[in-house]
Amino acid sequence: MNLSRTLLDALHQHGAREIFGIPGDFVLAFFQQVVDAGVLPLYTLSHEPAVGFAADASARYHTRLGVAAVTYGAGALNMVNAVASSYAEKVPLVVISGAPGAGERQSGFLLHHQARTLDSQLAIFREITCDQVVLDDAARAPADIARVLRSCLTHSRPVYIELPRDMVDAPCGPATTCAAAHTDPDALEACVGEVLARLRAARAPVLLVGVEIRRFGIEAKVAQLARLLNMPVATTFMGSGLMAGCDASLLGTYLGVAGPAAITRAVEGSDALLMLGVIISDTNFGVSETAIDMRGAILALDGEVAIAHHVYPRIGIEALVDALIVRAGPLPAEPVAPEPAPPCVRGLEADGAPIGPDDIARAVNDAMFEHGRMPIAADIGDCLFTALGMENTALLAPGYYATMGYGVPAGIGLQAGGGERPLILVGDGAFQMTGWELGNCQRYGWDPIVIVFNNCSWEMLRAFAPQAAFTDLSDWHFADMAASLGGQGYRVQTRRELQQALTQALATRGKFQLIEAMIPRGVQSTTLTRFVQGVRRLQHAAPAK
Ligand SMILES: Cc1ncc(Cc2csc(CCOP(=O)(O)OP(=O)(O)O)c2C)c(N)n1
Ligand SMILES: [Mg+2]
Repeated sequence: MNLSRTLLDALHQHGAREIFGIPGDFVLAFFQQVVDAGVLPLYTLSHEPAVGFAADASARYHTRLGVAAVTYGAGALNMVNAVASSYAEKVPLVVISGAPGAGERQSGFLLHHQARTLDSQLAIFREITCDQVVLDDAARAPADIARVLRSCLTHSRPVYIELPRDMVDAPCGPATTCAAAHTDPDALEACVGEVLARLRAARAPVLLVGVEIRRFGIEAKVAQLARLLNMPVATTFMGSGLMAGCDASLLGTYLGVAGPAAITRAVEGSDALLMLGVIISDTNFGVSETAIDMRGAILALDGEVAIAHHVYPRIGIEALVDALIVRAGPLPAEPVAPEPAPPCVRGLEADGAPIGPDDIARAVNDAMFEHGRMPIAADIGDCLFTALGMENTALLAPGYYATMGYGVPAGIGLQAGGGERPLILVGDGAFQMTGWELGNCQRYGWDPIVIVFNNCSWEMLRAFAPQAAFTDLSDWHFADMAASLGGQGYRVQTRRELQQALTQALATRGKFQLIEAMIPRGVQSTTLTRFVQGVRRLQHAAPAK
């Protein structure tokens, strides 16, 4: 048994099921160990940001560890933005970076790929991971690996493992595991008692759910709790797509002034808002019509439960939900049951009219109604706002950290990890960043359907700065390039052509399908328009500094 095998066995024991990566000389020997061991399949991509996004997406979708393996310096530092996104969005991503061996560290040379010092990379990754280890001692390695992987799962945040290349084949003991943190039963009992008392005394209790209920695999349990309490449920912007397929009275996605008024009234008017796994971010609450009354709010996040102005520490969200389920019963309050969110609009007018983002939502909803739901990976741009008008299905998107470049690698990561065929939504600007990763599909047989919102513009920025001519982009004719990348391309100008291309793409398996939807510059989705109006309104309403 060597250290690489110990690490691979530990990754598998903790739930990882694949590795995404790009090799370099500092990690070549480890990549060979991965291939020889056959414990986890290795998928190589073309640019390290995509490696991080793909591993992130597999972790989100499959609710398990995602693994990204890269070389030291140029590789790992190329992936910083993707790892920062995983940190912000609470994704259990394991970063494995090759590194110089002990001998070369003493060589007296500045080593290639070195930034300031040989430890600069570790220092940088300390800022965007919740735990770190340098595997330079084989005797400690099994315990160190177990500690770091346990941290990754407990906190649902990235961790950093630096693997010096002279340690890859070092004799090493078998992988071990660390026990999960213990929850104090008395503290849990007290916390549950207070939560239920507040919900029972409330006039309008509402359940708002966020990303942690996915990260800890408790969506079905939360749906069960909502039924037991007879509470209406809304998702946050980041949590859109959560509880898809669960049996719960889902109001829809809370978007403040940018979303359906009934949901906004229910969430902002609640005197007992139970927030499970909700990140208190500007994208989730930045467009609130009225400030949410936090004195009545209950927030379970990051391993603690905050109630009004006091906190119960070390109470994991799953332990809380399990204990609530045991003691929950129908609440006395008549749940505020606003009219449910408007159903996702279907019925595309398949005519000769030009295409707008809302037409793409209709076309997708029609397709999902006919062919069944598909998981969606969305990039940042109007495509994400458009996705909010689509069927409630699994939606992967960095809605809070909001980095571009996520969509295509995320769809690849979702399918590589064993997911169904994904639908990828991406703008032309974001496609210019990482869309070329589609060229890797042919090697592995991945066949996502990709809709490129080609408005020849950084339109989301134009929405906030209409006079900014620098948001103009040229027309790259992406569909023409699909075949050379191993896929099939369709360039569509009208709603009829869009529907025909989507029908054809759905019927074609075995290679990626790229639908380049030409959207007139300046035409935005209803949701983005409302979001921008809401932000502007709130900015004007905000008291002058
Ligand atoms: C890595 C990174 N760099 C810049 C930016 C800033 C930005 C946010 S939205 C946007 C324009 C997106 O254009 P695209 O054509 O993809 O989509 P659409 O708006 O529908 O036309 C930019 C440049 C972000 N978020 N991430
Ligand atoms: Mg664009």
